Amino acid sequence: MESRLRSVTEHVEHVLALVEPLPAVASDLVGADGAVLAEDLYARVSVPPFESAAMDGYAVRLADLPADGAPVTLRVTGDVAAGAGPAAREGIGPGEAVRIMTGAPLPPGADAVVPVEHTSTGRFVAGASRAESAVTLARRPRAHVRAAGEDVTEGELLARAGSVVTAATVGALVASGTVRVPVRRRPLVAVISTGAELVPAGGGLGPGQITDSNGPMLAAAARAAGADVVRPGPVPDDPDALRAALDVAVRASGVDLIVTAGGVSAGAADVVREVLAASALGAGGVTDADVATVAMSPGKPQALARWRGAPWLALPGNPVGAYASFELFVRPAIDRLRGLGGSGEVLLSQGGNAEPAVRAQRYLPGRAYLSLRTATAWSSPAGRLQALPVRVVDGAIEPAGSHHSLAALAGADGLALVPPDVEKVRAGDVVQVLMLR
Ligand SMILES: Nc1nc2c(c(=O)[nH]1)N[C@H]1C(S)=C(S)[C@@H](COP(=O)(O)OP(=O)(O)OC[C@H]3O[C@@H](n4cnc5c(N)ncnc54)[C@H](O)[C@@H]3O)O[C@H]1N2
Ligand code: MOO
Repeated sequence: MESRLRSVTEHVEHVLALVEPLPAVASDLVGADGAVLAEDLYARVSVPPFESAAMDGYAVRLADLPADGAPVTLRVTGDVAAGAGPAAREGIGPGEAVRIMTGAPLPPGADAVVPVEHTSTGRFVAGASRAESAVTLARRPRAHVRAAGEDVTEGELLARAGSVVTAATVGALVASGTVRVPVRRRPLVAVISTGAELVPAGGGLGPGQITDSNGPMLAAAARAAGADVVRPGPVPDDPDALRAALDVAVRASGVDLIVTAGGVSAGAADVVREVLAASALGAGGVTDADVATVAMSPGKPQALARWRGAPWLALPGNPVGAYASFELFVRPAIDRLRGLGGSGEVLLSQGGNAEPAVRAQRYLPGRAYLSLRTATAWSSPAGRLQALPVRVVDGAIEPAGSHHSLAALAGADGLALVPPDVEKVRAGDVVQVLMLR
């Protein structure tokens, strides 16, 4: 008889309790995109630092322009390009105008810019210097002047601790004077496949052998989630070989997280179970071993532990189960190591069996969860959260194939997450979908 199943939410809680955010390191902001900030960051200086022209045209004194919009002819006394220093900013007096380019500092005395296309000049010729000595123009509804600090104000909060440095964050922070940023170190994850039947990719297959697809698949998933990866393995169903691979991961590579796939269920050769069980007898480097039957499908057999202190998530070997386990358990662990409040929080807020299938749309670091309508009906195992590969067709979802099919997963746009208390998904129901692309 099967004992009580652990809910997915509860297992995520155990996973999150196993890992801590990595220490912060100082990094050059240029090139820090993708990293997670360890502190709130504020603008050091205002952008623009000075009052400037928002249009190519003429800097003028509003007092010189009739309020009724009648045209007036002004003397053109100078030329201010973007980047102009103080010498080019003598200022303008009554009846004067200065040719000015977008982004150039407004000359003292000027308080408006009239775009060139609304003046007698009509247009400026690129590369040509000032030809006109007078210009006729009229008051415009807008002043086209950017105030100092209009874009970014000194002291303004630009990015929060726990957020990913994006291209836009880099832009705002660089513009406002930041050079180095405190970010979390990128996690290093070991991915170890187990199974006597496994041959590394590209190797010839003998009778009963298959290619290790979980190793490369989970490594790719870990990299996409923001980690670096080492792969000591695959290892055969031999506890000493697994222990040796775990030692390579922890002692030689110093990994922050170990992920194994396979060997975790009830088979006679299930090597992960064997290593975890030996620890109960006081042998080896395992602590905090926690073998669980989780209420999900696929991906029911799971285990957590530490190997010489390093957190270890043991996933089942079935490839779709391994992948679903990655999204539901490994990604939250990597997010936490990276310092993100992350995908785990959604699952925690899912609240177990009582939650309805309909959920608000939300976006999370790395993955979007969408509530989508189903185009077809399917069944889901009682008492288990179903993670079913689905395609999105015309805004509605349909199964991409069997829940155990790697081909279905490869063609899927997302994993539909059907709550444990739903046994029949009907056409037209709304289901939460973890989007994969
Ligand atoms: N008596 C029971 N048998 C099984 C149970 C159970 O509760 N009682 N659970 C089943 C479920 S559900 C799953 S999932 C699997 C998980 O078993 P393991 O984690 O021990 O995985 P393996 O036995 O090592 O492999 C399962 C399956 O996946 C293939 N596999 C394994 N690793 C890879 C890899 N790296 N690349 C590609 N394919 C891999 C393997 O060949 C097997 O076909 O246990 C059920 N059994
Ligand atoms: O938990 Mo398993 O992945 O259903 O076959």
